[in-house]
Amino acid sequence: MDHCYLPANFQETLISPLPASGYYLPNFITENEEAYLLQKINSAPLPSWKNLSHRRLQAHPSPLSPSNTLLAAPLPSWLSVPVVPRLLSIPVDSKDSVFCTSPHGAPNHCLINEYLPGQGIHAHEDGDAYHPVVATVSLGSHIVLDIKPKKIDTTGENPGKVQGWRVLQEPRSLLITTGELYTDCLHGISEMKIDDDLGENTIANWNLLGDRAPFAGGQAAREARISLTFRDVIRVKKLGKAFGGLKR
Ligand SMILES: O=C(O)CCC(=O)C(=O)O
Ligand SMILES: [Fe+2]
Repeated sequence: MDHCYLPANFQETLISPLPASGYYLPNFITENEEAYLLQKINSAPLPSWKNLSHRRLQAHPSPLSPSNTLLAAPLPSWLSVPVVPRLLSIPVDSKDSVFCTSPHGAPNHCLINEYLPGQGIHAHEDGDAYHPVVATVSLGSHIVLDIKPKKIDTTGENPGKVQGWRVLQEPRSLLITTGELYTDCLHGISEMKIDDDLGENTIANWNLLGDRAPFAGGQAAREARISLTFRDVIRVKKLGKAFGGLKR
């Protein structure tokens, strides 16, 4: 079976335990599309990858400049065609799409991260270079994203205790983080080879998973996982302008 599932309204995919504005959609791309994307990514020449200590990444169409500016260029079509039109076709509340209020109305940038089992990314926020929406498509393996608020709550029943959430991302799923989840929370991936303590009470999107069976025993060994993180970079410069204009 090779099909993708699109909801009539994104509200159906809201991860309700999160502090608003996290959406999870399993089977967003098909197995054929996943295989095609993995083949394209894995056959990229080695210099396309930037090696970091605990993962490696590709930036498309190019890395941002030190002033967080993107040189205007389209996303490569092998990357945008299976994802972007579908992403923009899902209505969110009464709006057309989750990118409809972003400066360019669509993602113009994609960071591709690769994590081998045992690799992860420290807790961080994505910052103000981007409009506050990230659309992440997972390929190859599940992973657990850890989310926690930036500010520690000093009131309530357990003052000082940080309440966090775990989001299980299945291969071929889509995760959207926006709103408070983007602006007020940190996200990271722990450096584990096996995710454990998986279940209804510990995974915020448990009820939205496409197939709980692989995780029903509470544990799942990670394999190589690739994430496609689509965003709208706010500052874009045309090449002509960057070089003071090329017209004579
Ligand atoms: O791989 C992921 O799902 C998260 C990546 C991430 O947080 C980032 O690229 O900023
Ligand atoms: Fe991030």
